[in-house]
Amino acid sequence: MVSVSGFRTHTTHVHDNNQDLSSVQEVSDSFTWLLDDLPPGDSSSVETIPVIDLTDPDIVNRIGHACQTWGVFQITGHGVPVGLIDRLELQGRRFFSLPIDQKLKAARRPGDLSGYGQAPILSYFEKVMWSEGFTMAESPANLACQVWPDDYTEFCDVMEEYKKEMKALASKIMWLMLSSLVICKEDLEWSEPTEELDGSAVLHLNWYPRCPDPSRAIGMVPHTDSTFITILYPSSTAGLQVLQAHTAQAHWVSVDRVPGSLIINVGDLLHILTNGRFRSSLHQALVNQDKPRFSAPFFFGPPKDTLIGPLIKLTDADKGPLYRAVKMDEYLGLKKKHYQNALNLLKLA
Ligand SMILES: O=C(O)CCC(=O)C(=O)O
Ligand SMILES: [Fe+2]
Repeated sequence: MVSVSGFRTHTTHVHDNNQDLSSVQEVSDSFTWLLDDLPPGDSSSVETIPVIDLTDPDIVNRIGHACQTWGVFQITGHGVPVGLIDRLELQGRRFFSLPIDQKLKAARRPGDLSGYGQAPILSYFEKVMWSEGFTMAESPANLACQVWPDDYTEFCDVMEEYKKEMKALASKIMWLMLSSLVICKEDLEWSEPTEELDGSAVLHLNWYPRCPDPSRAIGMVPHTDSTFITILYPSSTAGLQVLQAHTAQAHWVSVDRVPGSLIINVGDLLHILTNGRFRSSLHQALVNQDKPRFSAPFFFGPPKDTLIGPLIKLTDADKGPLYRAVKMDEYLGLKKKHYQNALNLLKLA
């Protein structure tokens, strides 16, 4: 397993970092990460993650192959209106460009998933990432009306519309992924055998302010996403890197986004559901010296109270299930406490 060294600790850190990063001139110690045992970055690599058109006649095989190798791929032909994506980015930028005191009116409260602040995974580390985020597990109206008492409906309307679009797309992609393993609707006991898969949906916005010294800071530490799949809108600014881990020499590959595409990541719960056939992908976000970066991941997972374990059809007679079943909330708790070791902790002997 790849780890971020020097900061491994079992204490949960409460960060009170309410600094306005856009005005910071120097990367202080609390932002300086030593990523010394990570595989080397590979900016000269000509490799790219798979690009798959959703209208490709061979879509099921192509998606299945991408999930079993990279665990991440770009999709084109997804049908999400460009205008909606533009409005999402516009509203996201509108939010993050507010003064810090105004954003803090929507601050994430202890124990909540929704709200403004640093990514929850950060509690594992002593250091702070060069980013801020806004998580929306349910309707953002309650939070947004604190920020813009007279003018929050436009923000909320766009977020709701985008989320609805993402949920339908996530369901479609999940079925394509599962079809490649000959899993059908009847095999998922927790979802109605309808077109739209039952599940939980969380929209998150990331903002990476310009950084005076990108070599010392990191926007988002290497991590795998926790739910079934993530649909990421990475915006046009570079920064996302994924670990190519399916060949002997693991290395980071910068994602060169095909205009208009969205990025799909396999998350840990899908890794468990497929008994390790699909691999959750390790990725990180770098920061830029000359411009800020926006990104918007949509996390799609199982219904809250559903136990997710390896599908019986995917457990081999000799090996059986590789992981014990877990509910999403329990898994998110494990991830917060054990970071990238969470998946290992569920491994059956
Ligand atoms: O900003 C990015 O490109 C990646 C963000 C990410 O991985 C996340 O929010 O989980
Ligand atoms: Fe992620």
